Amino acid sequence: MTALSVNLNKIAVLRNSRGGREPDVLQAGIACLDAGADGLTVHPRPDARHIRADDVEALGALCRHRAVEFNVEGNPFAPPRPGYPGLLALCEAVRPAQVTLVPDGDGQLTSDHGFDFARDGAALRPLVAAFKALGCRVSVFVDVGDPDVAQAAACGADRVELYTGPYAEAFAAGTPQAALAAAAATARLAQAAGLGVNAGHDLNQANLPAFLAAVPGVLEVSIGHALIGEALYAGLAPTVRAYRALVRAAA
Ligand SMILES: CC(=O)[C@@H](O)[C@H](O)COP(=O)(O)O
Ligand SMILES: NCC(=O)COP(=O)(O)O
Repeated sequence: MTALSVNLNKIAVLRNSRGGREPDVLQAGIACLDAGADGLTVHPRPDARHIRADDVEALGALCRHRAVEFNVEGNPFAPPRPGYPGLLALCEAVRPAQVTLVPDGDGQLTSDHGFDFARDGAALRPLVAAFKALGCRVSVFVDVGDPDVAQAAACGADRVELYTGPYAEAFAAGTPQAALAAAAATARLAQAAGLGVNAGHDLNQANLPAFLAAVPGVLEVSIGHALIGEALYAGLAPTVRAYRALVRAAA
């Protein structure tokens, strides 16, 4: 069965847009777990644009208390800076069940590519070992179609996460077949090398079923951007009704 990990980055985007605590990332995490999510994901970025170090600590404690997986994503090569201690230091403090290594540059709007093993493999190997020494399962973000995906195993990783952005785009354009076949082939290559397979980025309620039907043995999907947007749509009507009732009751 595929596990669902809910990515809470977008709750923190809203919170940070006003300062203060609302919407509360921890409360959102509790709601997701109460609703049956198998775990929580965050991707603290060095510019602290959404999830901050204190969120990682609070959510880590929640996941430990609830005995569910906490997945922390980030670039292991990004140096510490004020407000961001670096991915390894964060994980040393929080000890998430899983860390997902993602090769994002500083100014990136969002994640948009996997590792280049020919370039980064040698540097990744000791870092993967350092995260594993903390007790974290290590997953590595990879491009669908990467012929070198098995190199993740040589780096010591336990899993890969297939970057599903291009699949989501192809699905939206009505032409998902090639992307699905490529994702299935990459998953098989990884699995043949002994790696578990996760997937994520721009998955949503429309494109997820076809992906899981076509790609064998996906252990986990992490979903945030679309899920939070869909939650807004699903929650707007009852929330407006509740406010309307308050307004009417006061009249
Ligand atoms: C690693 C990955 O796929 C990303 O989806 C990421 O977690 C999203 O980050 P942002 O929420 O900052 O776009
Ligand atoms: N690893 C992918 C993730 O956590 C969520 O990506 P998205 O759904 O926000 O695009």
